[in-house]
Amino acid sequence: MTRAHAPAVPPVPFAKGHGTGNDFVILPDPDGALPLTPAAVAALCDRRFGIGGDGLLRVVRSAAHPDAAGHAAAAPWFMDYWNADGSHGETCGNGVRTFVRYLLDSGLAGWPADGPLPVATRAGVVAVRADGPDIAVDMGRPRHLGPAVATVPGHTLAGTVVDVGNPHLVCPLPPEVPLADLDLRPLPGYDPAVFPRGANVEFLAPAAPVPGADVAVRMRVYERGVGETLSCGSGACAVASVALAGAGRTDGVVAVDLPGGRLTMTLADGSCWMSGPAVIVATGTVPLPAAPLPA
Ligand SMILES: N[C@H](CCC[C@H](N)C(=O)O)C(=O)O
Repeated sequence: MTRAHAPAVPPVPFAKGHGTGNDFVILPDPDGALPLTPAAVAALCDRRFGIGGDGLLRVVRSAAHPDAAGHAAAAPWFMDYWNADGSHGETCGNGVRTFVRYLLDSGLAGWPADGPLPVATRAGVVAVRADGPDIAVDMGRPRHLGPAVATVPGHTLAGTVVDVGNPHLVCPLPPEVPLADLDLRPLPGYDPAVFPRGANVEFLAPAAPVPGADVAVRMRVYERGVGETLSCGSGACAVASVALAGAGRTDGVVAVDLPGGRLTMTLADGSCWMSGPAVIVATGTVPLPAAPLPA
């Protein structure tokens, strides 16, 4: 059976970048003119038939996008974030750092002389600043919303519902459950009544002490709309807040080791500054897929 294949849109510029191995297709589209659809995003993020990525960042002026027009005065640029499955996420911590790295490298923006660079997201405007060779984002203090349970093959694990602008379920592992042993291939189970919009599910365990950090943890994550990723910035914020609570603290510095690298969280005064690397690895042009994914 032949599948209807509409003609592809002429090639458009793209970049590929990542933050601690959480990787993104970046589409510059200042005027919001590209006909992005969930199917096109999924095709671009497909690791065999497309460029490949955990998500897609459209680089669009806030004034040119209905989801960010209200932020135009506060933040000229909107990170239009899409998960690899074509769904939207309200925010993306690694994505914001990668987005800003692209703005800087492409000359679309520079560091303001008088303070942080504001970036609009669907979860609101975040402040971004340079941190040596890295980039730091204030994701806002994660909000703990009560207990919940996650199930993965062979384990039922208690956790905490955490709002970072997007939804998280953070499960500290009991000592007898090694982080490396968790099977995160299937979507972890959780109560859909608690997470009507789905959830990013994180699992954490203690790590060896890190100089300069009050708490050090290791984590893995199953991301909503993606699957297991090497890193999740908003998830690391959620994990850091739960790890501090477990140490009887609300503020402090938390070193979070993820499979893709380390993120350093500083929670204080209602902020959660997440600091880490952001790299642009390639640029090019790509036809916007108008055809559905291959069967
Ligand atoms: N999958 C997430 C969005 C991306 C989060 C993650 N990549 C990050 O760095 O925060 C969600 O649907 O809420």
